[in-house]
Amino acid sequence: MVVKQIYSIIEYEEALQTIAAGADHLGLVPMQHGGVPAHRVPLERVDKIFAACREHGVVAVAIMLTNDPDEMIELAQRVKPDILHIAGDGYAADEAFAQRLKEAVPGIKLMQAVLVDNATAIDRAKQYAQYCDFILTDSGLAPDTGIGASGLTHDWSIDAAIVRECGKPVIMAGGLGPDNVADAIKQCHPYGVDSLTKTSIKYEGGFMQKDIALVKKFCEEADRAASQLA
Ligand SMILES: O=C(O)c1ccccc1NCC(=O)[C@H](O)[C@H](O)COP(=O)(O)O
Repeated sequence: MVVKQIYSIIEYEEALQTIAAGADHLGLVPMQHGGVPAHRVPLERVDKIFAACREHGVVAVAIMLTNDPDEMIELAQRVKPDILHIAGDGYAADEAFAQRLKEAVPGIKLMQAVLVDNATAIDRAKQYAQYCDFILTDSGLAPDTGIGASGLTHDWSIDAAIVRECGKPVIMAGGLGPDNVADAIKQCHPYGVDSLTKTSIKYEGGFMQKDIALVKKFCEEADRAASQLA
């Protein structure tokens, strides 16, 4: 079994279709100071999408692209995701933040993005794994928009080492799509795989929507690879 995490959900109908296509985790950007403006979701719509996740047994993930920990805690209290994903360009979770978050929102899990730029990512992942529940390995770091959403792959031998050594569930991201997700799973044995760019249709101005046929293919390819491993 491998978890399929799909970003970046913007519309309610799109959320329902992505769930029906096989996603296990739905990720979105709640309205905040950070991230691609066109991807930010108004909080009332986040409530509706997360309620649909709960109804269908899908894990609701909220990404934090702000660099302000107070704003992250406030947003977590407001939208109550199952997982808070931190990926800003200037702030990473530390032990004190993890403790504060869990006191503020009991039961919430914390996921820290690790920029896989070179082998030092392994030590960073091991450090975060001491107090985070999930590690997300990703590519691309942009000012203001944070780690990820680049559509680029990176050196998967580093992800494989992180999976082996960090001791926490690892979700692989960065340029994954129906064409390469099976290879990623076979090479790295992650807990989960994530896709944004290669399962979306992108429009001018940063707008995008999920390509549901590609989401379905991504989930099928991931499941097939995981069942072959099992
Ligand atoms: O979801 C977003 O809009 C977003 C914006 C900026 C940085 C990260 C973002 N999402 C986080 C994710 O986990 C992506 O799914 C992940 O980076 C994979 O992206 P891609 O390489 O485009 O598949």
